[in-house]
Amino acid sequence: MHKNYKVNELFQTIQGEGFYTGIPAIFVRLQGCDVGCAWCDTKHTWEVDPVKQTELNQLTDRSNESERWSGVNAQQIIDEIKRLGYTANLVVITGGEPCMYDLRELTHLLHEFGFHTQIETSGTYPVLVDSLSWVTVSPKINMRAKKEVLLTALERANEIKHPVGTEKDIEQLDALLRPVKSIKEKTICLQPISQKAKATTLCMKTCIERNWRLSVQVHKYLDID
Ligand SMILES: C[S@@+](CC[C@H](N)C(=O)[O-])C[C@H]1O[C@@H](n2cnc3c(N)ncnc32)[C@H](O)[C@@H]1O
Ligand SMILES: Nc1nc2[nH]cc(C(=O)O)c2c(=O)[nH]1
Ligand code: SF4
Ligand SMILES: [Mg+2]
Repeated sequence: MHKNYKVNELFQTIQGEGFYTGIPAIFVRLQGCDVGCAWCDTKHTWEVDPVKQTELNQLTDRSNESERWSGVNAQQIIDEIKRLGYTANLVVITGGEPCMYDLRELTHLLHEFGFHTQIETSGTYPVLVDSLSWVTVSPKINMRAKKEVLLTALERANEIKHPVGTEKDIEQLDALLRPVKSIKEKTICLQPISQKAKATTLCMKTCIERNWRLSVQVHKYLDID
């Protein structure tokens, strides 16, 4: 198998966001993102610096965020999960932007080993995943993203989780959702950008009006990974 995935970190925690909030989860964070959200909370994953390459077993010490990454294949990720003795049933593949990678091999293998998988993606790249994966699209309106790519990702999404700072973000979401045919089948979450009271109040108010779901990044309140 090719060493086709660049892993930034591998850790076990509680899913703090969206539909699976509260569920034990193993996080596979992949290195690389060129979307450039100003408020991104994982900026250390943006660059793939060849000098920062390391071994996979060096990435599980989470004392501080780092730009280090390890090039591995799907089987090596499973082997490392087993070596670490992780017990969670859900594997969340995030980043960086995980859909810069073809995730079919990794998600397929994880399913063969009995895991459930969730992908956290911006919708900026084609979503190449196993049909059983739960796909969470957190849409980013970006010059680089082709409209059809984002629309296809939104149709595939099981969940749409929108980061919200101001009213404008809600208006932008409404415009994005308008052409999505399968919208009634999806969970829609509003996620305040950080823990600012203003953003959280706006999200709560809009969720109540629309019967959407609030996602407050529980791990940040608990100060856990
Ligand atoms: C770090 S991103 C990685 C996955 C992918 N690049 C994406 O944007 O969906 C994971 C999730 O965190 C959200 N996020 C990033 N920074 C945030 C912040 N400061 N406040 C709230 N949500 C944030 C993103 O919108 C996304 O839903
Ligand atoms: N606990 C926890 N839950 C999360 N849900 C999505 C995360 C992410 O960074 O993609 C994340 C994360 O970094 N930690
Ligand atoms: S797409 Fe995701 S990882 Fe990339 S900058 Fe935006 S929030 Fe951060
Ligand atoms: Mg995070």
